[in-house]
Amino acid sequence: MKKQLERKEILKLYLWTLSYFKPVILLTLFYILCGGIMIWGELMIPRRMGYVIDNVLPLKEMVPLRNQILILCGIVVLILILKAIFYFLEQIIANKITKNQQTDLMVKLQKLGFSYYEKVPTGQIISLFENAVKETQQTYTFLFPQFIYNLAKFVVPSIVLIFGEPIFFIAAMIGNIIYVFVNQFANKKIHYYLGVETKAAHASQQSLYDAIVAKTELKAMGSKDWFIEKTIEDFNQFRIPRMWSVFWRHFRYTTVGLTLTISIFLFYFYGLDLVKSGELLLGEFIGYSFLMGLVSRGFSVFFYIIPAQYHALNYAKYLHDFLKLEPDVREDNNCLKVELDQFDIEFKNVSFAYKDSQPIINNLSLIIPAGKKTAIVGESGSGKSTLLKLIGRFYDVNQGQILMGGYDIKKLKLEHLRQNFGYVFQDTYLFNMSIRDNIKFGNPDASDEEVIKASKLASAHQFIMETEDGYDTIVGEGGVRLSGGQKQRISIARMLLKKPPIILLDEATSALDNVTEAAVKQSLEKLAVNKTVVTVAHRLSTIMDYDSIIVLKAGKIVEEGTYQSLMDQKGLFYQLVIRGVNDEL
Ligand SMILES: Nc1ncnc2c1ncn2[C@@H]1O[C@H](COP(=O)(O)OP(=O)(O)OP(=O)(O)O)[C@@H](O)[C@H]1O
Repeated sequence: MKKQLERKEILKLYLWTLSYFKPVILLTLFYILCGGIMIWGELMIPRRMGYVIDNVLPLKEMVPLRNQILILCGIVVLILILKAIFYFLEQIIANKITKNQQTDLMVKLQKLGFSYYEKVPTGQIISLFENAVKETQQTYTFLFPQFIYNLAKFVVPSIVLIFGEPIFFIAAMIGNIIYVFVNQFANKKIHYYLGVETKAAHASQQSLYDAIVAKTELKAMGSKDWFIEKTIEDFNQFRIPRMWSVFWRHFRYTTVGLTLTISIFLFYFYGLDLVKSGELLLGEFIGYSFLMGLVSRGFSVFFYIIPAQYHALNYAKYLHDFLKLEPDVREDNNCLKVELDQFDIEFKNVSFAYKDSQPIINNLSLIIPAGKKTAIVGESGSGKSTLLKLIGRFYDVNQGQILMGGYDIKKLKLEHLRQNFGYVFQDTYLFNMSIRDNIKFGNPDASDEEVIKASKLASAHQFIMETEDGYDTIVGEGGVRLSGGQKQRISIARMLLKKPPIILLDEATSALDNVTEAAVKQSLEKLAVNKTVVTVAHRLSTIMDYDSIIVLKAGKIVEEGTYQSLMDQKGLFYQLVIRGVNDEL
């Protein structure tokens, strides 16, 4: 039962893998045509040679012999030209398919919600793009074309042998059948070790990723040696099964030679007897010997191609499963294609919990008016950042509704919804590109002048000009060459360049010193006129002039008002302010 199910899965996966040929079907058909003519040519050569030996040579005349040699040379040249076209087409098809597959993966990667990245380690995602695509690619560059090519190269001469001299076919098949048994045994071993190898490859890749990403922690904690040992152990887990899978593949390869010898021996034993008794002409015998070679070798090639295909399918499964993942946050099929012109935000009895966790937001109702500045404050873990993420639909609410400009955000096209936001997070990721490109990411059409203007407003221009190449300075992976405060200012410039009607700031200035923070705040204030601003703030002195302050506790609003009114209440907000002042002292 289990085996049956596995087979079904293999077939399904194989068909899925082959479905990538669809967009390049015309090229593929041309490719198959070239292959077909090549095989026809390869089969013509032995037949023609047999004809020359039996019918032309005995004439002892130069002209017919020369004509035959010219025909043979013509066939060989045709095969060579077709071979060049064949391999060129193979590369074009494979490249196009790989490009399509990588595009599908990238699109899916973008569509998947935060919850996917929280669940799946980054190393595993990188491995998917690296290993899984590369190994699956083998199907297009080599395995499938070779399978079809060799199938034709086996079936056509087999038919000629069966109808011409069936005993020769039986001789070829005896060697092949012995090979099947030996191969089956070797294959079981290979499948087993390949399965272990695939899993171990992912684990070792993850270890390598951890070693690179956590380099600071490893050095700081003095656990470098422990980690090296662990990583080497992970790599060994990969190496040993790989060694065994290679051994069994070589073992199988050796048995090809052995079984081929058995078939050839039987062929000569019986064939030479036929020639001696005059039942077979020498030329025919030589022609058959070519076909024998094709039937014997052609057959064994499958036993190389099939396990290699199985190996590639192991990886294709990762791609298939990944591409079939459903994002948590999905666009409604009948979503409204409206461009918003009202930017008030309303939470209506919203409840939310991260997967497998306690409720974080509890039946919360709130109106954030358009064009006003609203701050969200509360103790650590009270759900402030979560609230911002819900506004941007990074997660979907479990209960209730979030409305924007009167529309349920679930009903809006994601692109239309998110184009209205400018986010600045506490942790900013910068791409390993120039500072200019990192800022332009907010609005790729912006001019250099606009980039500089946004940088000046974000108090970033001065430090950018002090870097080695100014706006062309490459910031390193994640922006490692910049300080936390510098990264934050670039992120603010990026957001300012986008000129969104809604600005969401999640402790956006937490890494700045007081003077820079005041300058950035001033710029933001100038720009934020008539914009909806929602700020998660820890430094409560920065939100004194806000229109409204929401105080959260365990995902519920416990206080709401202006800075002064909340201070007068002497409730939780008041305590937070006093605690904050004490902490700063
Ligand atoms: N992706 C996640 N998966 C599971 N739980 C999460 C996730 N993100 C946050 N949480 C949990 O949700 C709760 C609220 O987190 P959130 O980041 O919204 O709080 P916060 O008020 O912004 O905290 P802080 O002030 O410390 O930034 C916390 O208990 C946190 O552990």
